[in-house]
Amino acid sequence: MAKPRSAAATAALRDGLVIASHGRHCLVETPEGERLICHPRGKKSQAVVGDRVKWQASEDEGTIEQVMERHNLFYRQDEIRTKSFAANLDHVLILIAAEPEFSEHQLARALIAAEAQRITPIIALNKSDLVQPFERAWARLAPYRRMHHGVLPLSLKASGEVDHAALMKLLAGKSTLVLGPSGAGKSTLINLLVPGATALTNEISYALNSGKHTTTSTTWYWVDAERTTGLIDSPGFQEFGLHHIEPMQLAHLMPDIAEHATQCKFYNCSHLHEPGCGVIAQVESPKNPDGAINATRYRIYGELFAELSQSRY
Ligand SMILES: Nc1nc2c(ncn2[C@@H]2O[C@H](COP(=O)(O)OP(=O)(O)OP(=O)(O)O)[C@@H](O)[C@H]2O)c(=O)[nH]1
Ligand SMILES: [Zn+2]
Repeated sequence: MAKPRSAAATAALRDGLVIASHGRHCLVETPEGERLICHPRGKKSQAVVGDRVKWQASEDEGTIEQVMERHNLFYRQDEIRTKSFAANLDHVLILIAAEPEFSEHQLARALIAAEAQRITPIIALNKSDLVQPFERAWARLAPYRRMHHGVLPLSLKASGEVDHAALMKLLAGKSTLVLGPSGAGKSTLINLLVPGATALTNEISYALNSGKHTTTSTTWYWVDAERTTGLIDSPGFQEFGLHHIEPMQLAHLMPDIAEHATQCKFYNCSHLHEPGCGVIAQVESPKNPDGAINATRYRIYGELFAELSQSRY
């Protein structure tokens, strides 16, 4: 339990932004741009990157007294644990590449998790210089190009300057979490927008781990000196548990399916077998070549529905 604070102590609370975390302690940045390590006072003040907090000085470190209300919290959850990526996001940028081949399941899961928290997802496909693999990946992304804000083609290594401009157009003034499978070019992207990011990460990780070099899980970077554009680097795209989502909620979180779920005969239609289902009627197949819903997307829906139903009991 948090101890009751006296009026004088409450007055001494200062504002901060959590820019990195390791275990239970985090690195907090003050409005003046100073950074210090803070510890949570109790379970309730456990903060994640992107949190706005009230903290109080204690010698050279600080104590987080309060986590301000979050607009959103992007997280994944499996049967055992919940893992928070970051809070108060405007965008989740999912970076995949022509090579290595991306998993559509992983992509679909990350998009659903973003949608569930009403965070705008942006998909970027890197390595357009690898012409044939890129064409194949671009074709696989057809259903995703029609959703959300489309797919942004990138060639981070070959045309950094052009990509820099295209990315900044989308990200300026916003807070964006960058996610992607290993090898897609996440480090390349972050270093393009935040020169020296790698060195900065090492510094932060060193500070947070009392002098030991281990990787910090999630890190916030400022893209501009004015500190208006935030970029958050986080690992953990591989295992994207959606345990926190109700199976019956799933269709609403997949825009291409949601669009046709309004046409179903039954209000509680699962879109798996019901007669008069507006979704099933639109699934593309040899018999229904004009169907608006991509067959792979519908298969992913069915598989996720089964997974989420099973894990509940
Ligand atoms: N052909 C090509 N290669 C690229 C491009 N962008 C990045 N790469 C290469 O792809 C590889 C992976 O890039 P990274 O930025 O290290 O990828 P990452 O996603 O951070 O990967 P991890 O460190 O494994 O998480 C590197 O060898 C890059 O040089 C691109 O636009 N085209
Ligand atoms: Zn239906």
